[in-house]
Amino acid sequence: MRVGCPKEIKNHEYRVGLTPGSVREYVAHGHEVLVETGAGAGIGADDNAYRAAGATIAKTAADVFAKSDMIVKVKEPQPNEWAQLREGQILYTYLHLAPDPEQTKGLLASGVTAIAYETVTDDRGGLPLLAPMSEVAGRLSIQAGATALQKANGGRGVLLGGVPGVLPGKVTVLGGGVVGLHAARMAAGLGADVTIIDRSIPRLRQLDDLFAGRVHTRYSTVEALEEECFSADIVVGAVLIPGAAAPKLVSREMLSGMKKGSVLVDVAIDQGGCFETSHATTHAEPTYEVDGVIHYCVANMPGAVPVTSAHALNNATLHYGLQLADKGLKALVDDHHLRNGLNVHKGKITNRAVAEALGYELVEPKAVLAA
Ligand SMILES: NC(=O)C1=CN([C@@H]2O[C@H](COP(=O)(O)OP(=O)(O)OC[C@H]3O[C@@H](n4cnc5c(N)ncnc54)[C@H](O)[C@@H]3O)[C@@H](O)[C@H]2O)C=CC1
Ligand SMILES: CC(=O)C(=O)O
Ligand SMILES: [Mg+2]
Repeated sequence: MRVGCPKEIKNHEYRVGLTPGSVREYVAHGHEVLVETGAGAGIGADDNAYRAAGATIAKTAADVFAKSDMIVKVKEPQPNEWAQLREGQILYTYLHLAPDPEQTKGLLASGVTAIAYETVTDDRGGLPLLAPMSEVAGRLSIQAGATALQKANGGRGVLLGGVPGVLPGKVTVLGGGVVGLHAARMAAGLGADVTIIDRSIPRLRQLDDLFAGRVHTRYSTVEALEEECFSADIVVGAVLIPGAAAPKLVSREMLSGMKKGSVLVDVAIDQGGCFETSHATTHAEPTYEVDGVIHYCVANMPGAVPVTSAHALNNATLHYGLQLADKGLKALVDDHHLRNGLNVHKGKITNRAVAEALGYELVEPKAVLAA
């Protein structure tokens, strides 16, 4: 198969779908790899590094889209990218379709077979291709929140760790999954007073064990949300219902109860966000203010640390990428975890949460692959 990797074009997105190390693996499996010139510049991998790994360098993205059987990317395709996709081609990347009706229409119209990293599953109930970027975004959320909390950046001017004789800042984390765990670790490491809220009691038990009293846990009720958000300096939004639009846990009305200059970091923004007042921002202009509360809502946070992120992402995506290259659609038939990643195929929606969120008919992946 010919596998193509275009340069990412989203605002300040420096990750790349295939590192030179991954290219070597595809080539070793007998595949041709076509990489757009400059695709790896953000991680310090120049065209020669890709040539040395066995890739052919394409002069334009159009060349990559036109000539490849499978496109491996990082971010959801942008409008001029989805216009270049076609039936019979596989797209392997993050999609986040539930909050994005326009992209969904574009992918359906193209006829492409689109596999979303974020809905591929594993035997332990996890999302193995989302997890590494959730680790990065969770850790980054505290750096971003702490920076926004500084007075010159519009924040209330609190140092998260405090100092001897002065209390630390307070961080509330909504959702104790992968993002939440890593946010809590960073916040606790800086000396902040940290509380994680989740609706899964087994998960709260695990977190309580793990942090051994260093982090507080609370079951998710409106009362708990209000108390923990009203007293927080930073609230990290990290809830997820896989594939679906994020539940809005913090309403506009609740903002009036929050401290002026406190910071909301809505990591869940790629699924639409869990604060009513969130809208996606970019690394170029990451924050805005509503009712005195600073909002940070960057939908591609890991793009800010591409050297770490691209390698972590490739570690996770390589296995299934090779299966797809080796077997084509049969890889989806053979493995139900990879099949859970199938969101769109030949103009049909094949993911239940996406179909429900956007009002499309669901066509079961097994049925559509057999057709
Ligand atoms: N903005 C960005 O750059 C990035 C965003 N993300 C996003 O971050 C979000 C979280 O991802 P993960 O931590 O990997 O998900 P996860 O599935 O590991 O954790 C989600 C947690 O939310 C909890 N939850 C769900 N509904 C809840 C509710 N109503 N109240 C309290 N807790 C609730 C679940 O029990 C679970 O523990 C996702 O939307 C993901 O796409 C991930 C990476 C990068
Ligand atoms: C998960 C995701 O959307 C990202 O890493 O940008
Ligand atoms: Mg995202």
